[in-house]
Parts: sequence; C-alpha cells; structure tokens
Amino acid sequence: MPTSLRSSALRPPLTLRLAAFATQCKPRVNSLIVFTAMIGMFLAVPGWPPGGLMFAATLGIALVAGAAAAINCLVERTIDSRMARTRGRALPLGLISPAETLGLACLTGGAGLWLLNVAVNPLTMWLTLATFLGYAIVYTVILKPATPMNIVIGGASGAMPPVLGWAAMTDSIGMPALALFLIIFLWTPPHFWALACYRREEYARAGLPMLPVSHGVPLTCLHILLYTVLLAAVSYLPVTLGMSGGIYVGLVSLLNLGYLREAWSLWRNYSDAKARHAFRYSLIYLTGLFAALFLDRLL
Ligand code: HEM
Ligand SMILES: CC(C)=CCC/C(C)=C/CC/C(C)=C/COP(=O)(O)OP(=O)(O)O
Repeated sequence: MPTSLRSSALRPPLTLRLAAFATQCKPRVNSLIVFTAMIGMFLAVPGWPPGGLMFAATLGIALVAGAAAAINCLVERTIDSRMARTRGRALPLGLISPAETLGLACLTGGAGLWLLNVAVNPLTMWLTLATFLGYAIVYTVILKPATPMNIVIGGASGAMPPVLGWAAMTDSIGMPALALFLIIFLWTPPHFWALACYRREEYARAGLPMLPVSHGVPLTCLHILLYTVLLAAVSYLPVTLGMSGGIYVGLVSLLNLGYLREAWSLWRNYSDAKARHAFRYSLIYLTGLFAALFLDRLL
C-alpha cells in the first residue's frame, strides 16, 4: 500500500477493502472454473447430484479458487502495476494492503478447505489444496517468471476443477474425470497464448518470458494451431468413454470447426484483432463444451 494510504485516516473504508479483496479473487475467471467443477459433479453420478453435497463442494472449491487468485495478485502486485491490463487491480491502486490480502486469502482458502474436509471428503480437500499450491506457488512464483512453457505445466491446476467435482461426488478419480482434465489441459495454452500475442509488448516490458515474447508470434501461432488440433481430437474422448452421445458430438463438432478456423487463420495471417477474437472464442469454446456435456446428459 502506498505510504500515503497507511495512516488509518486515509485508508479506504472496510467495505471498500472487502470489495477490493473480492475483485482479487478474479470472479469472472473463477465462475468458469466453478462451472467446469459443477459439470464434473453432474457427470459423476446418475441423475441429479445430492443438493447439500453439491452446494458444499461448489462453495468449498470456489472459496479456495478465489484465495488462489488473491495470492496470485499479491505475489504479482509489482508486475501488475507495470501492465495496462492489470494496473487497475486493487493492490497496485492501494485499495487494500498486502497484509490484508494475505489474511483474507488465508481465511477464505482455509474456510474452503475446512468445508471440503468436513462436508465433502478428505480426498477432495487434498486435491483442492494441491490445485491451490499448483497455481499460487508452482505457476505464479516459480514457473511464470522462469519459462515460456509456464502455461503448459501451470495449466494442470486450471484443468483440475472437473476432477475435484468428480471426487466430491464419488470419493475417487475416474477415467471420465481424467478425460475432462485433458480437455482443459490442452485448451489452456491456446487460450492464454492468444492473449499473450496481442499483449506481448506489455509482457516484454514486465519482464515475463511468455512464448510470443521469447520465441515470437509466428511460432506461438503454430503452437496454438497444434494444440487446437490436439484439443479437437481429445474433445471426443467423452464419447469414446461412453459419457456422452449424439447431442454432445454435434455441438462439440461445431465448436471445434470454429476453433480450428480461428487457429488456422491466426497462423496464416496474424493480426492483433484476430488474436483478440481467438481469445474470446476460447471462452465460448470451453463454456460451450461443458454446457454440451451437461445438455447431452440432461436430454
Ligand atoms: C494457468 C492457466 C491459465 C492462465 C495463465 C490464464 C490466463 C488468463 C488471462 C491472463 C486472462 C485475462 C484476465 C484479465 O484480463 O483479467 C484470462 C481470462 C480468462 N480466463 Fe484464463 N487462464 C488460465 C486458465 C483458465 C481456466 C482453466 C479457465 C476456466 C476454466 C479460465 C477462464 C478464463 C476466463 C473466463 C477469462 C475471462 C475473464 C474476464 O472476462 O474478465 N482461464 N485468462
Ligand atoms: C480450485 C482452485 C485452486 C482452482 C485454481 C484454478 C486455476 C489454476 C486458475 C487459473 C486461472 C487464472 C486466474 C489465470 C490467470 O493467469 P495469470 O495469473 O497468469 O494472469 P494475470 O496476469 O491476469 O494475473
């Protein structure tokens, strides 16, 4: 927090500081994370999952995911202050102090883990803790500043939520849950690299070795295309495993055609506008794929 804001007279009021903390939990990113966890819960059991168990699991996962995002904001507060996209976050603006962020993240994360342990099962609690550490420590502290492959390895944490949802309902990790893990795991690099392409100058200024910064845009676009082809192939695993049928195949095929077109066009003839479009499409793709899994099960 800037020195001028340290004196209590100049500190933002408590409600504003709590609201500032909530924005650091990255609610928009985490709403999709939690959605994929909930679909994992639906697919794990025949019929509708037990309401109380589903509520506790969803709340627990959301609290821990929010705490992980807040720790990411805490660790990266100096880097965030150097990039246009992130300099309006609560810590660079001094709306909340690092100590308050740490304290509230421990509270929310601790509450989430406790809830998972007592109201869901210890397996889900341990897997969620590992996911938290994977993102907040392994990705944020170790990999992100060190290697352009940060996202490939770090993406494993982002791919965990359907596995967490599955474990919450079954107290086990099934093959179908691993198929959903693989889908998000292969989706994450093209999702992030599209954004990293059109934000490459900011990442370079911040000293972060993202793939378009270290190896250039053409090679990054080739990687985006290759990952998208792999993703399209793996997106049919739920059918091979007997989890989904015709409705899913139809919807996911449309989504795949759209994503392959985005990736192909980006590779053939790059522009920042196309990369922005491909990033937005990545969000439609993953939301659509998980909605298709749900619809296929429902209908
Ligand atoms: C470690 C892996 C990931 C990285 C590095 C990453 C990176 C990013 C970045 C840099 C943004 C822009 C955020 C902003 O401007 O505030 C973003 C947005 C977003 N990401 Fe990811 N992402 C990852 C994994 C995921 C996963 C697994 C999901 C969901 C399942 C996801 C969902 C979203 C959503 C919904 C947005 C849009 C947020 C908005 O509109 O404000 N991301 N991601
Ligand atoms: C249950 C649980 C703990 C889930 C965590 C899931 C997880 C790994 C989410 C990662 C998504 C995310 C906020 C990426 C931002 O990347 P960034 O931090 O590089 O982006 P930034 O530059 O916007 O901070």
